[in-house]
Amino acid sequence: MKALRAYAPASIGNVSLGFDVLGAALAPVDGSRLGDEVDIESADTFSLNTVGPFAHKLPGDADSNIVTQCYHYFCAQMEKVGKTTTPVAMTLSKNLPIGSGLGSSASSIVAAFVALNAFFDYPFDEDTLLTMMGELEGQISGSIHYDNVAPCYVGGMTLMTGATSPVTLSLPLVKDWYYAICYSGISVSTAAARDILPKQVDMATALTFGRQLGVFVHALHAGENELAASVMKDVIAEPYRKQLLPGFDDARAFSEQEGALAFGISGSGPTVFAVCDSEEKAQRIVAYLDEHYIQNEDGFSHVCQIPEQGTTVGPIT
Ligand SMILES: Nc1ncnc2c1ncn2[C@@H]1O[C@H](COP(=O)(O)OP(=O)(O)OP(=O)(O)O)[C@@H](O)[C@H]1O
Ligand SMILES: N[C@@H](CCO)C(=O)O
Repeated sequence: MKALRAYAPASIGNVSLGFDVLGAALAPVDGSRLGDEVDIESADTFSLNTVGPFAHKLPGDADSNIVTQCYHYFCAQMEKVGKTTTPVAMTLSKNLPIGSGLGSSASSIVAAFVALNAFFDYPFDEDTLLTMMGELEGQISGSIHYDNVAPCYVGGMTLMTGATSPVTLSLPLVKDWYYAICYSGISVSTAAARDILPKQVDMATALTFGRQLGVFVHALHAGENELAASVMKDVIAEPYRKQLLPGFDDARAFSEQEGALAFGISGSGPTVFAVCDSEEKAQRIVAYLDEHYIQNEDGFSHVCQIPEQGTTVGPIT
């Protein structure tokens, strides 16, 4: 009997300078996995089982789980293109904390769609699947944004186009950048963290946002890493969201003092990240964040790099 497992990595939404349009996948340098997994196999009726360290924080009923909603949405899209589906049993290993800023719902959504697409012999191409992923992410967070689902699915650092094809572009990676990431342990709802943002931005902010993004993309393509890091500043969300994050200003001050190239909120927080040009600097910042930024026993930190590969799927061995 066919049984498959999909693994979908955590991700940084926004990467400070690209609100809703820039994202990056994450892989701990110690080789550990940081992301949700979805197993799928044939069954007589649909079922979803949830396991893993954060399963107890999920909604109690399987119908409210985004993975169940992905299954129903996938079946409806299959029907639209004249293809049939069969019932499946799915198991979600919920390894990412909910409301963490690590793209937790995106990780479940991407793993679910990649598992379903592989199980039913790849009926949908990358852009179609990404559009479906964005739709489901929008249902959960109140607005469609691809900056978690895209890097989670395709890997690397991705820039959203606003078009249906291609949905996303991959940017060059800086091989010697290390990301010190720390989840504080508290939960911040993405929808709530979007609600506190102003609905309009002023002209000066719009010009800074556009200039930073243009310079960043140029600098990555030109291999001018210092220039790229110099514009990693959030003028859209951080000024409003940092009040939700105890210890944020101190964490930034320490990271800058240790020589971090940039520091910011991952997605809608509370996870923060510091970009460093050596693994040693990132380890020193992680040690500080472990002691001072983590608020409770759910918190954790890692030194990560951005992996070229996103979600993987294969037989369960
Ligand atoms: N498999 C799932 N994974 C995560 N959240 C889920 C899942 N299924 C249902 N939910 C619900 O979706 C909502 C997700 O909220 P939100 O978008 O704030 O979190 P998130 O995606 O975990 O955040 P982040 O992107 O910051 O990690 C929560 O209400 C949660 O209970
Ligand atoms: N771009 C989204 C990411 C949420 O994880 C936001 O900042 O609201």
